[in-house]
Amino acid sequence: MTRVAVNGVTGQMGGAVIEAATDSEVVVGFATSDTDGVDGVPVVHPAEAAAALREYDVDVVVDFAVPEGALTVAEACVEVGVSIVVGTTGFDEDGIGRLKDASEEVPLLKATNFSQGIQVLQRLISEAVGTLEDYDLELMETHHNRKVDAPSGTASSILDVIQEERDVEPVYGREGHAPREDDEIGVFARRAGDIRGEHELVLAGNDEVLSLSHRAEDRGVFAAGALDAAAWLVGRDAGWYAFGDVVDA
Ligand SMILES: NC(=O)c1ccc[n+]([C@@H]2O[C@H](COP(=O)([O-])OP(=O)(O)OC[C@H]3O[C@@H](n4cnc5c(N)ncnc54)[C@H](O)[C@@H]3O)[C@@H](O)[C@H]2O)c1
Ligand SMILES: O=C(O)C1=N[C@H](C(=O)O)CCC1
Repeated sequence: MTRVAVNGVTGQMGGAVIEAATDSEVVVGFATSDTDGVDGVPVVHPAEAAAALREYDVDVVVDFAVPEGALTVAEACVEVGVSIVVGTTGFDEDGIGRLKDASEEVPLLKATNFSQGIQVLQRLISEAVGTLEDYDLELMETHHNRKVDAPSGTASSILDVIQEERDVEPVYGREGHAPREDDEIGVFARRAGDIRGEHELVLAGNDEVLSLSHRAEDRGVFAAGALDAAAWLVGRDAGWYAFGDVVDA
């Protein structure tokens, strides 16, 4: 059974991973919270992650924390030689670079969204944007009112997919006198309630509108995908991997 450490274990996603871990065993968690355990899982401060990875004989870390916390634990994974699945979003370019450096030493799989539906949505978006070349594009994401980064990592990944097909200039909201330029894509982030995650791309032109959307109904979908990725990653060569590699396996 795969031995898993969860980074961000006291958070919303940490709890979802613990709940979803039926074919894996969560043996330890990392968090800055002032607690020594959650749901029977011992909690260790990230500064002590390397020692804990050794003590609990961890095979792989599943990370859903904050960027700086993910980087701290990734460095511990490099020190000990442990694989890591990175689900945290909101990294800056420097942070991505540090993760790339870690992936030269250990297997690292990063995904902004571990739902299979978003993987398919991104492939549909690539086809639609490549085909409907002159249609206006507008992107909206909606998440719970505790989300601290915007737009969502998923929305940023969708923008990356679109940029592969068309050179677009993101406009993050509009106000005042704001006529739409042809190469724009409006990007809007809504925060409300406990909405788990909704993404919609609108393609409008030629007297028609195409809407491609996805809605996550439970954090368990992300937790299950991350655990599948973790089991798939263990034992592979050091490198940078994507969730699409798991979905297509
Ligand atoms: N990739 C995906 O499929 C996916 C899905 C859901 C959420 N997320 C991302 O996961 C992250 C966490 O989301 P959440 O809703 O669980 O947030 P949360 O705020 O509920 O939990 C964050 C956790 O990180 C911990 N933490 C804070 N600082 C830390 C540090 N320095 N080191 C280690 N842990 C630290 C907190 O104690 C808490 O346990 C966010 O970046 C979110 O965007 C990704
Ligand atoms: O709940 C969150 O926070 C989520 N974050 C990821 C993102 O930023 O895209 C995935 C969806 C849920």
